[in-house]
Amino acid sequence: MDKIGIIGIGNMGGAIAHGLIKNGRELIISNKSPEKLSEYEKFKNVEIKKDNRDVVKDSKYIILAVKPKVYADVIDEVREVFSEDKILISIAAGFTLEKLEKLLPSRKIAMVMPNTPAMVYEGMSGICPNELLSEDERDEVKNIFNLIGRAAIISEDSFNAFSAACGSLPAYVYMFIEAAADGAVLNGLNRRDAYEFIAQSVMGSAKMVLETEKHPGELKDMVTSPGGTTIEGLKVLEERAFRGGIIEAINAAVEKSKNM
Ligand SMILES: NC(=O)C1=CN([C@@H]2O[C@H](COP(=O)(O)OP(=O)(O)OC[C@H]3O[C@@H](n4cnc5c(N)ncnc54)[C@H](O)[C@@H]3O)[C@@H](O)[C@H]2O)C=CC1
Ligand SMILES: O=C(O)[C@@H]1CCC=N1
Repeated sequence: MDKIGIIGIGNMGGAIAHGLIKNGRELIISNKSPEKLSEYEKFKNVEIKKDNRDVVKDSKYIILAVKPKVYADVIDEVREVFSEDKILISIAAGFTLEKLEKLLPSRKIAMVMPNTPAMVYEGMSGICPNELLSEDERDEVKNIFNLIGRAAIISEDSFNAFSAACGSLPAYVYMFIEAAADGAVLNGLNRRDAYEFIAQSVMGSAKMVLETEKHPGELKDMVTSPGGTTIEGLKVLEERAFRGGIIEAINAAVEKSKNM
């Protein structure tokens, strides 16, 4: 099986690495600060390299998981060894295929937007390959990201919307969990239990959307008893523009992607 390289083992690169390691894939990794690499020494299926170019030389699929501001520098550094058979997997917000193709002309490139739940195999990744990838290579990119959750091929013009809605979403959900726990603590539930019970409730609610295929509004209605407690909470959320706030948050993230 082809080796997968990961340059940059931070929050996202580390989450992908952990997911792939547990699935038995062979990885070659590098990171600017060597301390982050030491936790990977114990894995037999991971090779650690000091030089980013060695990651590229020995892998077929190379996931570039550094911050967008150093993308161009790292691509400059590895360009010479990035032969035509290799596939660059870009996960940076704000990097279009056009921008990437300027940095690495005539090369196979796939833009992918994963999210951090990849670490527990529950990631969601949107994939947008350029036309130089073969059918098998497109499938393999999808397979790689399917190992750490769900993956879907998406169109280039929906990539920013996907990034804002799915790449960033875990942060919004964690904020929601924290806020819900604050509300529960205010009313006497202990914090540790609150995080566990609320996280399970979020996971169960998401599973209902995926498994029942019912409209989210219908699922909401099933919870909301006439004259009951839930409708009191929903009324406050509507008054505080909960939906509008989320729509605007996703819109702001899309705008930022366009202007990075
Ligand atoms: N954090 C997230 O939830 C998501 C992040 N992304 C994308 O992933 C990329 C990385 O983001 P994070 O993991 O959050 O950042 P991070 O700062 O946690 O990780 C970046 C890693 O790259 C390393 N690095 C920096 N310069 C390097 C170089 N020249 N060579 C090798 N390694 C180098 C850093 O030491 C660090 O460990 C970004 O492009 C971001 O847009 C995409 C989806 C979700
Ligand atoms: O905040 C960011 O820019 C990255 C992209 C999506 C999630 N994290």
